[in-house]
Amino acid sequence: MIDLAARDAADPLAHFREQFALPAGVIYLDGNSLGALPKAAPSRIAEVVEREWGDGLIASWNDAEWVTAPRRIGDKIARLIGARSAEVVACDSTSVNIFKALAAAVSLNSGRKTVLSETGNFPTDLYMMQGLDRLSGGRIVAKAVEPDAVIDAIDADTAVVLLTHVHYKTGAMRDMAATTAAIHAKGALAIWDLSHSVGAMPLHLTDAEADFAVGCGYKFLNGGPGAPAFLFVAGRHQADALPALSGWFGHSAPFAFRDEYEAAPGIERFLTGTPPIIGLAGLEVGVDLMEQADLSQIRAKSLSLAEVFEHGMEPLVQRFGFTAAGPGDPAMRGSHISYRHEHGYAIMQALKARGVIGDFRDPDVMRFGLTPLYLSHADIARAVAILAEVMETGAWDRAEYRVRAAVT
Ligand SMILES: Cc1ncc(COP(=O)(O)O)c(C=O)c1O
Ligand SMILES: Nc1c(O)cccc1C(=O)C[C@H](N)C(=O)O
Repeated sequence: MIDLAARDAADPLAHFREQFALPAGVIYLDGNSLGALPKAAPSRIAEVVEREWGDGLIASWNDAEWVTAPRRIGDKIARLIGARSAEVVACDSTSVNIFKALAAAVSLNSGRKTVLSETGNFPTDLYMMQGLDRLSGGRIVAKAVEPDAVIDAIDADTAVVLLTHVHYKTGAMRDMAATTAAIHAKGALAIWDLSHSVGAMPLHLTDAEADFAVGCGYKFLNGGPGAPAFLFVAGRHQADALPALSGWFGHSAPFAFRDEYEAAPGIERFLTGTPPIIGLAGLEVGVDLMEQADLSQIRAKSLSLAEVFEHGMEPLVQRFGFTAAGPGDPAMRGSHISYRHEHGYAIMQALKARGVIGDFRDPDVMRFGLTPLYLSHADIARAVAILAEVMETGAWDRAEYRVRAAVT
């Protein structure tokens, strides 16, 4: 028996729960898709809108330090991912940043033409590779192989390998340092998609000698729906990596308004257009909150929550036909836990109707995000108890729970 009360009483992160506005009666297990609302966000966003925009008008680009926000927030994110100052900017979407990183990496490794990833990666990663392939008229070739075959598939033509650190469906986590070393040993560069890792565990990009990385602002960073993403470019590459999306905010002197593009000297060259200030304000609240937490404690609690979840699932797995979708060893997973079930979609709708919010990924994966800042061990045990009840009563088996929503 796991002593839930003892674990919650000893939880050094328990006080963070108070910093989030979560609806009563909800157990929110989808923070790996859209993080919860920090209580400080509405007033900060209102301040940006009413005072900085309303009163300050255009002067706020200087006076309220809007113009430096991508770099300022980037530096804070750098501390969360084990990178250095001036290696990260908060900007654009993860999808756009993937494109920027791919194009820059290929230009750095220009004797080679393949961009390689794994089948089943998050679709936007693969789609961005395919778009670059089309745009280049085949000069750059997008290729995806089975996850276990990636390293073997790197050959003398492979310019860059794009991998997701924690898999969005299964939660499977790659060894960043060992994988980067293997990629480098074969002469390719490594881009890491940290969307499901940042804010969920300590990360060490510098130590791992990663070349590029991207990640979402709206998942474990709690930056709000559509929050700007981030882009990491290792300092050693910045001078030689020319941005393909050479927008004016990445110019060395944007307000000189010259006809000719000249890239800014550092990480700022990876900015494109005008920063979305309201979105960045929400992101900064989430990042500031995350900076107050110890990432080792976050990881330890995530593993502890996963243990409670798996322990609760043990009697349900065989009886109701669930199978674990991710690695059996929790150390090899990120901060969500997934199970396959042929009626997974309907079961998830039944859970949502009872206040347990997870999500579903085709064809049969039920995902449960374990966010250490606002979940307790008791929450997890309660969620599994509700799942048990839904299965025992057959309450999931209703026509309305089979109707697919636009966003699952
Ligand atoms: C691994 C991964 N990469 C990228 C994205 C997408 O990024 P965006 O839609 O913000 O561009 C997501 C989630 O949507 C994701 O899970
Ligand atoms: N970005 C999302 C959205 O706009 C709507 C719904 C979900 C998302 C997601 O982030 C999905 C997420 N990346 C996933 O892992 O499935």
